[in-house]
Amino acid sequence: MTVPADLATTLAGLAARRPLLVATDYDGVLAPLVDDPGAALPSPGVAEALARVASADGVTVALVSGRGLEDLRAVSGFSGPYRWIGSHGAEFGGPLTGQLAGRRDALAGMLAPLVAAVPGARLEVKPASVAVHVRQVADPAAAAALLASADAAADPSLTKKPGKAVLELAVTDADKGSAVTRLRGELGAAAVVYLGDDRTDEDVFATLGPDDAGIKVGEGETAARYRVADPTAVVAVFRLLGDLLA
Ligand SMILES: O=P(O)(O)OC[C@H]1O[C@H](O[C@H]2O[C@H](CO)[C@@H](O)[C@H](O)[C@H]2O)[C@H](O)[C@@H](O)[C@@H]1O
Repeated sequence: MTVPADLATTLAGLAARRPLLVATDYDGVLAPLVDDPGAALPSPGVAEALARVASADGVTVALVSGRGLEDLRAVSGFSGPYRWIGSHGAEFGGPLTGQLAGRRDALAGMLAPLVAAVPGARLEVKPASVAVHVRQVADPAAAAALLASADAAADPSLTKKPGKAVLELAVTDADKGSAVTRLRGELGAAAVVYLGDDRTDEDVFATLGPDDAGIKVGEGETAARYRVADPTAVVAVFRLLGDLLA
């Protein structure tokens, strides 16, 4: 698997910049999408490739996920010296400690009967949001109807985050773009590399400037300047970056 030539050239230039922030989404990028969110294991070789990038002087690797932080740590099994950002940015400096639990649980209680009525649908309760998953709903019309009814049931104070076979309703207005901008500022980063595959990652791509590299993984409209096919190609990107930084 090779990295597209234009992206390889850009990464070669970025490898000389310091401080350098290399930030990445998890599901669909570091781990292939699967039916069960609890079974989304990292692609073979990606943990090693990421750790090598993070070992370079002046380089910070950040994991920026819609998952709750504890879930992200558990499912990835990663233990490198990373910055961990969960819940689409609501968990920036560490895990949330239950302060949003009341509103979130009320939301989960409201959505539970809608989800229970659709075979294959799944409700995921996260630190700052509730996600309605339809990946395993066999009937596409039933899946679309469930997502529409969850959307309609959401009051205006909630933040809607549509994703891949999922609609998430969040009790904060955090987004990945603001989180990466905050981290860039903290680090004084000269440049940012960001990889993402989903609609919530577009919030990050929209913040990137000409000296940064946004890399969309997979198909779909995007504001990212570069694109790679899938999580296997992502491993090649991190291996190349590790070589360039060595
Ligand atoms: O920001 P990410 O790290 O990409 O997390 C986004 C959501 O990922 C998970 O759901 C997605 O992946 C699942 C496992 O492959 C898949 O079954 C589901 O259809 C996808 O939407 C996770 O469950 C969510 O909490 C994350 O927000």
